[in-house]
Amino acid sequence: NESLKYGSQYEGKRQDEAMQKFRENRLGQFIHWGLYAIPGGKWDGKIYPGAAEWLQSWADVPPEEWSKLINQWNPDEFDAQEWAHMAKEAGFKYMTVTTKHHEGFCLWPSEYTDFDVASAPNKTDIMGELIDAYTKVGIDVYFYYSILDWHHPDWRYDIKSEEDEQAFERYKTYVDNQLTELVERYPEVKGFWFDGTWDKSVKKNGKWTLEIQQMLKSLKPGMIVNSRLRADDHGSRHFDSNDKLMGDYESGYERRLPSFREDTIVTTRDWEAVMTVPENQWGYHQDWSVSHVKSTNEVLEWITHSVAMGGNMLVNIGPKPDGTIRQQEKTLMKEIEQWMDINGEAIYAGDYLGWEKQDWGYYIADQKTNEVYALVFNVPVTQKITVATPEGISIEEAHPLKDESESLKISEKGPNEVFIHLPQPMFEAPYVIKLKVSGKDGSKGTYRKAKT
Ligand SMILES: COc1ccc([C@@H]2N[C@@H](C)[C@@H](O)[C@H]2O)cc1
Repeated sequence: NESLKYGSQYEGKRQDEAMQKFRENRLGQFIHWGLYAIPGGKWDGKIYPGAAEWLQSWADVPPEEWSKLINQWNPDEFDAQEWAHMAKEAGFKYMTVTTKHHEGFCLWPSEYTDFDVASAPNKTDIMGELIDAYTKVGIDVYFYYSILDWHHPDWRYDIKSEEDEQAFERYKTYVDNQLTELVERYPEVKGFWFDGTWDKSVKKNGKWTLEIQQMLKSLKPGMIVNSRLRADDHGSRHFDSNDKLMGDYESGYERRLPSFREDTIVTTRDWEAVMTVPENQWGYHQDWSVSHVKSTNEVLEWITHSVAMGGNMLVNIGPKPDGTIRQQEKTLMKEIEQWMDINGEAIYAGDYLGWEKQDWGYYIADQKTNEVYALVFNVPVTQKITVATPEGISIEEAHPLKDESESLKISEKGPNEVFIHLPQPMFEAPYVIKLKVSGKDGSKGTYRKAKT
């Protein structure tokens, strides 16, 4: 281990109350909102299938042209209480919202720029309305903030000249000022979700990323900061050059999940996955037919998988430019609510159990009560799930959460193995599907992976 000045600040999981609350929340709502919602993935009459909040990049729109969208920012249907109520009913315990995405538009009246809501036709302080409404219903609020900024003249992708150096110094001051402003204006904020930190300019400023972390914690003790903010002395990100996690939790799982086979290391630290409902749309896109849209059961499996590996999950919505939520997202939140009303006790404060992973689904252990839950997603044709317990541990009873007065039959399978019999037949026999495979190795190529 080499000694680092700007590397990891501590090892293991933070045990203070604020972090314990983050860990118990488990299920959160991600909100991506900004000027990009106005074009909604369409520019000059052309639909771009890529992520809608990146349209400025896909359609190669010059910043000064993109900035004119500010004149159309008029979310006159926006109702923070309605959003907060829907989120509360759905069972989200925390919420993370974009204060400023890569486009640079600020959803609060900032003293440090006029590229903000204060300079738009509708001057509503979106951050203020949201943090008040969500805090009032007991949902913790976190702020997403993009360090990368396509609008600000002093942003640099790399530092290659004295001019770059001076510009980036100004940019660092701009960011420090805005972050201070956000905490001072909205003191209930619980933490920051930084994005847009993969470029060389940030990697060469590991010291600054540590200073941001320290500044936020001095402004508000207990503040929580994600690993994606951080670069160390040598530009190593998320994990320092000694492979130690930086920040308070790992935030590398964007539209992907750790594997139970290869990645159980994640169970030794705090981490959070973030997920889109379409394959890759964070901001509002007017045409969701451009990709697969996850069903509610797929979203519930993402949530379960994350908690079963000791992590949190943020499920994203991309509100419309008028401030309303699209029907598919309202339906999804309603269906999550219906499932969480019955099964939320298995998710909240849930954690990794460590028993042998079974194909039928996931185990979750409650961090506080030590109750054990089996969450079945893949019903075996045998109609029985196998539970293999560690030496000396046996299963006494099995009660479905949707009716705990019911007892499921348990039968011996072998040493430290039982069958739990499932109530209704799903498949009577193995269900065989014939596949026709194309391409040299049969792969169709993968969607862009996110830079994290
Ligand atoms: C291609 O690499 C990226 C990098 C960042 C993103 C942003 N991170 C997500 C949380 C969204 O904000 C997305 O725009 C997406 C793709």
